[in-house]
Amino acid sequence: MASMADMSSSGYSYEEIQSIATNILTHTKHQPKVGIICGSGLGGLADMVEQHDTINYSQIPEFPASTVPGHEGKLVFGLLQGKAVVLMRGRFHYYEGYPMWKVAMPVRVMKAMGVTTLIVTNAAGGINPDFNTGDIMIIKDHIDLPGLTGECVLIGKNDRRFGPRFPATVDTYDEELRNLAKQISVELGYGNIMREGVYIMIGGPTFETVAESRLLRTFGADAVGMSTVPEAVVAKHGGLRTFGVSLITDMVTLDYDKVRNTTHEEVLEVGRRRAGDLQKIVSNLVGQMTV
Ligand SMILES: O=P(O)(O)O[C@@H]1C[C@H](O)[C@@H](CO)O1
Ligand code: HPA
Repeated sequence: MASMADMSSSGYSYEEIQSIATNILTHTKHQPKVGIICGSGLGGLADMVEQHDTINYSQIPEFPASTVPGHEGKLVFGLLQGKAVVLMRGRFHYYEGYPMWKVAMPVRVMKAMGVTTLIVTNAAGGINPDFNTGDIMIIKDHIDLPGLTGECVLIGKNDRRFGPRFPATVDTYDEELRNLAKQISVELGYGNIMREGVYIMIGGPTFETVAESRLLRTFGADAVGMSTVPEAVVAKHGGLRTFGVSLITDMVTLDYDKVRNTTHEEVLEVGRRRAGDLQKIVSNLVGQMTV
C-alpha cells in the first residue's frame, strides 16, 4: 500500500480501499446496503442486529483504532429489521490525532462493500435555547467549521472514482429520509422530543467556552459536536444517501451567570438513558426505508 505514508494526500488510494473492503467481507456472510456509524454511547443499536458477525477493528489491516470511551471499536454485520446492515460501533475523531481523511475513510470502505445509504448518529450539545437535554435532532444541514477554515476532509489529490473535485453539499441530508424519520418519531410517540436543525462540527476535544457557544449560535447552529461532518461529506462526495441524527446530551452555556462544566461522563450517561429511544427510531427507519 504505497501511499499509506503520504499523510498530506487524500488518503488511501481507490485500489487500497477496495482491498480493505474485500478483506472485511471475507469475515461475514452479509452484503450490507445500509451503513450505520454509532456516536458516543450509542453503540447499543448493534444489539438489535440479528444473525450478526462481529469484527474488531484490530483484525482489519489498515483500520484505525478507537480510543474514546463509548466507542468499542467493532464492525457489526447483520440484519436490522430484515435489512442487511453494517454498524461501526465506534467512530474516529479528528481530536484523536487522525487526519481528516482517516476519520472518514470507513465511509469509502462501506461504499466499496456495496453500501448505498449511510446513517450517522452522534452525541451533541444543544445550542438552540428551545432544545432540552435528551431531545433528538434530525440533522437538516451542517456547518463544516474545520472545512471552512482549511481542514475539509476532501483536501488533497482527488481521484474521480471517489467523486468529483468540487462536490455540491447543499442537499447532504436526504429529505425523504428526514421526512420518514419525523413520521416514525410521531408514530412512536416521540413527537415532543423530536427536533430538526443544523449541526456544527468543531475540532474538539475541548468543549466550548461561553463566547464560543455564543459565536456558534450566531452562525445559525442548533447543536454542536466533534464528528459526523467529515463522514457525511465523504458520503455525499461518493453519491451515498445520508441520514444524520444527534442526541442532545447537554446544553451549552450561553450565559456567564449559569456556567457549568460539560463532561464526557455526562454525555455517556444521557446516552445510556436515551439511546433506546434513538435506537427505536433508527431501526424503524431502516425497516421502512427503500434500499
Ligand atoms: O462520536 P460523537 O460525535 O457522538 O462523540 C461526541 C463528541 C465527542 O467525541 C464526545 C464528547 O463527549 O462525544
Ligand atoms: N460540545 C461538543 N461536542 C459535544 C457536546 C458539546 O457540548 N456534547 C456532546 N458532544
